[in-house]
Amino acid sequence: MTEGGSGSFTVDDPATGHVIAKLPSLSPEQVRASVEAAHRALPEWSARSGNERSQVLRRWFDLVSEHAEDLARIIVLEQGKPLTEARAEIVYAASFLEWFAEEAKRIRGEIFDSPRASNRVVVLQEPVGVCVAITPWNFPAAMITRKAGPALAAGCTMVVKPASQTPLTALALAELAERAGVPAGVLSVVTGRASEIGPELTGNPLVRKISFTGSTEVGRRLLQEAALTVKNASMELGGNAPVLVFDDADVPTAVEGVLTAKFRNTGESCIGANRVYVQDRIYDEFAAALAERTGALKVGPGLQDGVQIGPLIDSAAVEKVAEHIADATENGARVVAGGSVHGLGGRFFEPTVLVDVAPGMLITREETFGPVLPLVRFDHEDQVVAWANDTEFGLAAYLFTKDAERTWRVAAALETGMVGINTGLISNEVAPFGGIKQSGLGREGSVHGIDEYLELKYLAWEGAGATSAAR
Ligand SMILES: NC(=O)C1=CN([C@@H]2O[C@H](COP(=O)(O)OP(=O)(O)OC[C@H]3O[C@@H](n4cnc5c(N)ncnc54)[C@H](OP(=O)(O)O)[C@@H]3O)[C@@H](O)[C@H]2O)C=CC1
Ligand SMILES: O=C(O)CCCC(=O)O
Repeated sequence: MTEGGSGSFTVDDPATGHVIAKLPSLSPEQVRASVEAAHRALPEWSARSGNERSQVLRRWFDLVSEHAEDLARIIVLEQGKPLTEARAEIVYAASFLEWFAEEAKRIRGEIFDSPRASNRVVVLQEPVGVCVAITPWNFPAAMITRKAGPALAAGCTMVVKPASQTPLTALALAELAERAGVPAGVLSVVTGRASEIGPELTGNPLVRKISFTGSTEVGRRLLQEAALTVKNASMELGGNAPVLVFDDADVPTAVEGVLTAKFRNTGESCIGANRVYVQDRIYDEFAAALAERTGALKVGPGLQDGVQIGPLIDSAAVEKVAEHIADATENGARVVAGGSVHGLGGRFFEPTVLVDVAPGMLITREETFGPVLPLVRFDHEDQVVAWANDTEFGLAAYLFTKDAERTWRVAAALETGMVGINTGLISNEVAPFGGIKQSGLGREGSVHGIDEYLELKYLAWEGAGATSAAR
C-alpha cells in the first residue's frame, strides 16, 4: 500500500476466482501529483524532435515484442482470454507503438496564401498537452498503446488509469516504457477506485484531453465532467454490431466470419457481432453450420492447450449473458448450441447459438458482451438495413454478400463507423477505428489517430505574402 493512499484492491484470475495481486488504491492527491508530473514533463518532451520521440517509441515497441510471451501470460492471468488470443493482442498492441513511432516523424503543418496578398497563412500542429487515458479490461494492452502511442508521438504526456480488473498489464507496459527511455512523468499509470480518482482525472484543469474506451454510460458521464473545463475528448464506447448475411453470400465464408466477429475475446468486444440477420433462403443451412462449429469450440482456462473460449471477466458478465438468453427463449427463441453456464462452472459460459430470435428482444437491443449469437430471419434488404440501424449505437457492422452493387449500397446505408465486408476481423493499426452515434467520438489508429493529440495553431503572417516577398 502506498503512503497516503486510499487502501488497496485485489486483482483476481477469472478462470479460478483466486486473488493474484494486491495493488494500491491511490488517493485523489496522489493522482493529482501524477497529473502535475505529466505537466512538468511536457515542455521537455514536446520540445524533442519527432525523430527523437520516434526512437523512444520504437525502443518501446522492441521491448514489448521481446517480452511478448510474459505480457501475454499476464493478460491471461488477469483477463482470462486464451493464450493464443493474448499473444495476438500483444502483437496488435505493439503494432500501434511501431506505427506511431513512424507517424511521429510525419507531423507537418501547412502554408498557403491569405486573401491579402501581403499576408500568408501558416498552420502549425502542436501537442494538445497533458492527456488522460481511461482504459477497459477487455484489451488491457492494446487499448493503452492505441492511446499512448499517438499521444507520445505527438509530444503529449499521459496519465493512464487502467480498469481495476486488469492493472497488471498496464504496469508491465509502463515498466517497459521506462526501460525504453520514456522520461519520468511522460507516461504514468495510476490505480484505484474510479469513483475516488475519476473526478481528479476529468476535472483537473491541467489535463487537456481525455481518451476513454469503455461503456457508453461511463463515457457520457466523463464527457459531462470534462465539459466543465472544456477538455478535448475521444470516446470509444459501446456497440451493438449487426451482421447481415445475404442469401448470395458464400455460406462457409459467412460462418467463419461470424465465428470470428463473435468469439474473438470470448465475445467481450465492443465490435463483437451482437445480432446476426440471415436471409430467409439460407437461414436454416447457415444456422445448422454455425451451431455445429460453435458447439465444437473448446472452453477452458486460457493457459490450457487448444482453448478457444475463456472465462468471462466477472459474475456480473455471466448474469448478463444468462439474462439475455432467458429473455430471448421466454419470447420464442430456441437454443441450438450451448445455452448455459459451462460444466466448468464459475465464469465459464457455453458458446451459444439462438434461432428464431425476433427484432426487439433484449439481446438485439443491448450489448451482450459474451459468447452468444442470436440469429434473426429477414426477407428484404430495406427491412434488414432498417433493423440494423435501429439502435443508438453505431460502432461496427458486418455484411456478407457476393453482390458488389449491394455491397456499396448497404455499406453506405449502415450507420456505423466501421463495416466488415465478407470478414469478421476489422481491427488493425492502419485502419481508423471508431464509431458514430452514441458509440463515440474520434478515431484511433491509422494516419488519423495522431490528429486526436494535435491542435492546430494558425499564424496570420503579415509581410510574408507574395507581394511582400516580391519587394
Ligand atoms: N467499448 C468497450 O470496449 C467496452 C465496453 N464495455 C461495456 O461496458 C459494460 C460494463 O463494463 P465496465 O467494465 O463496467 O466498463 P466501464 O465503462 O465501467 O469501465 C471502463 C473504464 O472506465 C473506468 N471508470 C468507470 N467509471 C468511471 C468514472 N466515474 N470515472 C473515471 N473512470 C471510470 C473503469 O475503471 P474501474 O475499472 O476502476 O471501474 C475502467 O477503467 C460491458 O458489459 C460492456 O458492455 C466494457 C468494457 C470495454
Ligand atoms: O472496444 C473494444 O472492444 C476494444 C477494441 C477492440 C479492437 O480494437 O478490436
